[in-house]
Amino acid sequence: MRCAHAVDWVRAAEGELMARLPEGTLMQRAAAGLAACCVELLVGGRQGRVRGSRVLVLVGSGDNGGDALYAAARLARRGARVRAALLAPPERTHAGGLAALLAAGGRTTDDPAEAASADLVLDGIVGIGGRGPLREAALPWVDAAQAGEALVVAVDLPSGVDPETGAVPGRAVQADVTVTFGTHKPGLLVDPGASHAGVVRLVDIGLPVAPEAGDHVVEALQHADVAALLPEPEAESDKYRRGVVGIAAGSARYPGAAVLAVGSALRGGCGAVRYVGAAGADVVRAHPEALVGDGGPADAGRVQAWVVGPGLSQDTDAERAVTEALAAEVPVLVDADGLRLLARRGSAPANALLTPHAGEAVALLAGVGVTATREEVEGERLRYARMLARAYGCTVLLKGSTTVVTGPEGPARVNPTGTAQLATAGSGDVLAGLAGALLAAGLAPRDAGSVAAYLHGLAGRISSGGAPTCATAITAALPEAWRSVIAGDTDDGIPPFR
Ligand SMILES: NC(=O)C1=CN([C@@H]2O[C@H](COP(=O)(O)OP(=O)(O)OC[C@H]3O[C@@H](n4cnc5c(N)ncnc54)[C@H](OP(=O)(O)O)[C@@H]3O)[C@@H](O)[C@H]2O)[C@@H](O)CC1
Ligand SMILES: Nc1ncnc2c1ncn2[C@@H]1O[C@H](COP(=O)(O)OP(=O)(O)O)[C@@H](O)[C@H]1O
Ligand SMILES: [K+]
Repeated sequence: MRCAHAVDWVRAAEGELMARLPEGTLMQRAAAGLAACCVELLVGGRQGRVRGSRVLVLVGSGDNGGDALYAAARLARRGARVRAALLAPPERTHAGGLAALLAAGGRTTDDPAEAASADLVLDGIVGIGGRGPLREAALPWVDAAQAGEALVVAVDLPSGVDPETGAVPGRAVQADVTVTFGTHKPGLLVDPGASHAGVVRLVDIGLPVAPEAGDHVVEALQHADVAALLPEPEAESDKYRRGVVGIAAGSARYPGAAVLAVGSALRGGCGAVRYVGAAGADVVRAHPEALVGDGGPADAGRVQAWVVGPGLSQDTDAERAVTEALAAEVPVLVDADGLRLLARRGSAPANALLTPHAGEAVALLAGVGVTATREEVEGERLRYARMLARAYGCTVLLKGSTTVVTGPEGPARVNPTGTAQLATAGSGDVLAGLAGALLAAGLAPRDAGSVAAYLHGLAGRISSGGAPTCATAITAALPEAWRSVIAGDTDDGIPPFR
């Protein structure tokens, strides 16, 4: 599991550690890790070596600039041609770092063309002390760097990305690699910030960051975590013991949503799928193994979890389905039209899992008296997902480029496997059916939501392989995604990012 900690925690933990270590130790650890990563990138890059490579360092007013300068000094000592652009006045530039760079043969520069011709640009403009977008002085340098061929390496965080939220309020550095220190920062794991970070590398500087300590605010599951949560049939399992999921979805107008949700639920690890709604004939035709009933959730047999909402429309039958599913006293996943109906109530049972996209989140927020736009929700996903979880008193899975799953308390989970190829009609119905099956199999709402998002993202990648995919193909790829998780396919358990 990858964890991210809040900035205040990082500063406090660093403070405690620094009090026990000789002065400057942490910064030297950070700089050494950063330099090692740059060496690797330069050796693997177009020059094939460090000696003679052109490195430009963008240096802001704080310790982030200090890290960058000390790392650059290490590169200069190995023969790189290093130039430093000092963006803050001399009295606010890290003196020790600058002295080290100059002593190692580096020079300062005022010419942004240096950024355009560099092999590697280090962004040491601002780190966890950063607020707001890039400032004026940085823009010509960042523009030149991004237009050139250089690999852009962000120090701790891409400058312009909010460390706590991942919000990008204006211009920000677009990094190829981010080398972060001690722990991940929330803004590196959540879009839009995550999209600016490129590949994230973590340098251990000795902070006490074990997940078991529970000090983190954001976590991202990896293969091993998901494998440990997946339901598995036992010797004495039968279809009822494995859990039955009820699906109240689809309408005369949108029968496909029912077919898709049932299809993914059948691949979601529970024992049986019961369907109620107007699309029974289509569901049976597509999935003969589904148990199809007339009437609403109250008339269906026993289930261990409900999924209500995909393609349901908002008529009186739909309203009845939502009311009955919410009254069933089993975990209930509410999606799509179900969410619009739920917004009128302004609350949900504690064991509910709400799965809005940003537009539906806006409607849910309105239901509890909060006005926000879609863009605002997408700009600060952690904040709005948490706000919804608290207001409705249940677990919320906010869909989008970074899917966030959170309850009212505890760390938020962010999904690392997403791909924009998932943005295709019906893909949300697939997610709903899958998460519902996992709920019925006994996973808690937070686990069901985050495991479903993880598998859904992997299945999106597998079915796409770079080409457009569709909801049916994503469903078909779910078993392969599941197998890849239990096989621990990737070396360190992290699927490749974007
Ligand atoms: N503590 C430790 O032990 C360790 C810390 N480490 C490193 O230190 C980093 C944190 O350093 P830090 O606290 O000095 O803050 P930092 O991010 O450099 O910002 C400095 C100043 O920039 C300014 N500023 C704000 N926003 C801005 C913007 N958008 N654009 C431009 N400028 C902006 C603002 O000052 P202002 O100009 O607003 O007065 C702010 O005070 C951390 O990320 C890690 O790299 C590692 O070495 C490990 C050990
Ligand atoms: N840009 C994106 N990057 C990653 N995943 C995305 C992106 N856009 C949408 N998705 C995912 O695709 C799915 C779309 O769901 P939804 O909006 O409910 O679509 P539909 O209603 O058509 O089924 C969600 O799982 C969402 O997280
Ligand atoms: K930075």
